[in-house]
Parts: sequence; structure tokens; C-alpha cells
Amino acid sequence: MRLFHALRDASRFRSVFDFGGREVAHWFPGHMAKGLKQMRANLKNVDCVIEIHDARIPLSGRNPVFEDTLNVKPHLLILNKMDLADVSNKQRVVRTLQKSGVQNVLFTDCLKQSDTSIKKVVPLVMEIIEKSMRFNRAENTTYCLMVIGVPNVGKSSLINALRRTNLKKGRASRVGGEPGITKAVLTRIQVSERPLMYLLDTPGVLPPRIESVETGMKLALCGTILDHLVGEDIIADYLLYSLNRLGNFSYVEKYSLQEPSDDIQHVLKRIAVKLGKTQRVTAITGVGNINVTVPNYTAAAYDFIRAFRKGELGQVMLD
Ligand SMILES: Nc1nc2c(ncn2[C@@H]2O[C@H](COP(=O)(O)OP(=O)(O)OP(=O)(O)O)[C@@H](O)[C@H]2O)c(=O)[nH]1
Repeated sequence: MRLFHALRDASRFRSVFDFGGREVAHWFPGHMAKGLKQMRANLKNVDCVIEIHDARIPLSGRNPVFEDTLNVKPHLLILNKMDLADVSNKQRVVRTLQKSGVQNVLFTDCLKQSDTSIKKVVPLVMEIIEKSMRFNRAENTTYCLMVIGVPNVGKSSLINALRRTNLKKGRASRVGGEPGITKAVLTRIQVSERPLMYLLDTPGVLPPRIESVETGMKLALCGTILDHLVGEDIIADYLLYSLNRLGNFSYVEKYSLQEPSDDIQHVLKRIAVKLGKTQRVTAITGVGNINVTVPNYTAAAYDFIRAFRKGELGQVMLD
């Protein structure tokens, strides 16, 4: 990162982000009550709940409903997308989670074909279930799991990765329901042969917990809340603020800036020019109309956010 490390703690960057009095109330309009009811109904068949969350925000945005309602079962928290996260301080994250009662944590990358972390899931789940005595289902040698989490954290990818890794099979296919029980309740897919392990085939989508505007912004940055509900412009500004705060100046080289900047308009302008995202507009002046080229700030903001989500701006830890 050239000389920019020297600027890491320079006071030229914002130390707090101005959210401009934004309200988070409408950022997650989902009607989740039905899904939750279904999850609760299915719980009796479940030996272990796998909760999946984004490794870049391990301490914020998880749904508290899990702690209150679903926490009656053995539980594994998978922090996914570790390829995008700065996990150099994994121990801090694990310790903080343990203090809040989350005992079993695993970091994964569901997209990497040969990721060893996915191989650890089934043995770890077995260990967790055995430690908890499997409640009153000790005679049963078939295991059933449920995957839950807020949107877009990789629930479906995890299911597919488990099948790919353990069964050498591709896309998830359904297995038949059991007699006498409605298909909706017991449609399961196999994820392991030995031990025989199934997953309820519909991952439980929970609304995230948006306890503050800052949490909302982190969730938005990670793609958990629809961009347009929050606004691409402010997400891009929060991204710039976060990168500067973390001393991650990879955007400078990527977009050919002279130096790091905390001014989003300036950065977006550079991005627009670099990527050719400019528009010709007609300006009306006192001496006639003239055509001018202006940066397309929205397109630039979108590219900046997309680059971050693809990991092109380096690994980050937002919590
Ligand atoms: N970089 C990276 N991307 C991932 C990983 N796992 C999933 N993704 C991507 O994240 C996006 C969401 O993945 P899904 O598996 O659809 O997530 P989901 O939780 O099932 O999403 P919803 O059904 O919307 O709740 C997709 O673009 C995946 O390719 C990972 O470990 N690393």
C-alpha cells in the first residue's frame, strides 16, 4: 500500500460517521413471522441449529429471536465469507462471542472448492450434539440440522458446499418426506453419509437485528439489506469511512487516486473518470446551451460497493 500506512492514524480522517439523522425502521420490511412460525414447528425434528452469519460483522446484526426462541437446541455459529474478512484477530471475536453465550464458532468460505473449514462442519456438529446428549432422541442414528440466518449470508451456499464436500454431489436435491408428516415439515436434503445427516431444505431467513444506524449500515455494506432502501450514496460513503478508519487504502491504487481521501464526492469522481462512468449533459447558461461531461456518481458508488463485496478492496473486519 505504498506509503499510506503512515497515514493510518492521521487525524485527517473522520473518527465518527455522520448518519444525518437517518431512521432504520424501514430498512428491513420483510414479513418474517410466517417463517419463524415454520422454524419453530420444525424444531422438534432438529438435533442442531446451524446459524450462519457474515464474518465481516461477527458481533452485529444477528437476529435476537434466535437467542430467545430457538436457543433450546444445540447451536453452531458459522461465520461465513471468511475470504472477505480480516480474521487476523479471530480470537478476539471468538472470546467476545463466548462471553455473550455463543460457545461454538466456526469460520468458513463456502465458495472455495477445497476449503478445509467445510470439512469440519459435520464432525463439529456431531461433537456439539454428543455433548448435549441429543436430548431424548439418543436412540436415533440419523441427524437432522436446520440452517438459519439473516439474508444473503450464504445459507444456500453452505448447504451446497456441505453436499459437495461430503457427498461429492452438486446442487441440493430433495429427499422424500416421511409418511404421515406433511412434506413442508419434513422435506430434507442429505448432507452427509457417515454419519447420516440431513438438513431441512429451506434455510430459515430471519430479519437482521438493526440495533443502531451504524449496525444497519454495516449490514447494508455486506449486502444484507437491499441497497436502495438505504441508498447507494451513503453506503459508499460509509465504505470509504470504514476503509480509512481501518487503514485500508487499497482503493487509492485501484482507482488511481493521488492519495487517500475522506471526501466521497472526490473519490466517486475519480472512480467515475477511471471507469469511464461519465455522462454528457446539457447545461443551460446565460450565453446559450453547452454540453458538459459530468461524473455518474451513482454508477461510481455502485462500482465501489460491488468491488468491496467481491473482496477487491481487501479483507475487512467491520466490528
Ligand atoms: N466471497 C464469498 N461469497 C459467498 C460465500 N458464501 C456465499 N457467498 C455469496 O453470497 C451470496 C449469497 O449467498 P446465498 O447462499 O444465496 O445466501 P443465502 O443466505 O442463502 O441468501 P438468502 O436466500 O437471500 O437469505 C451469493 O452471491 C454467494 O455466492 C463465501 O464464503 N465467500
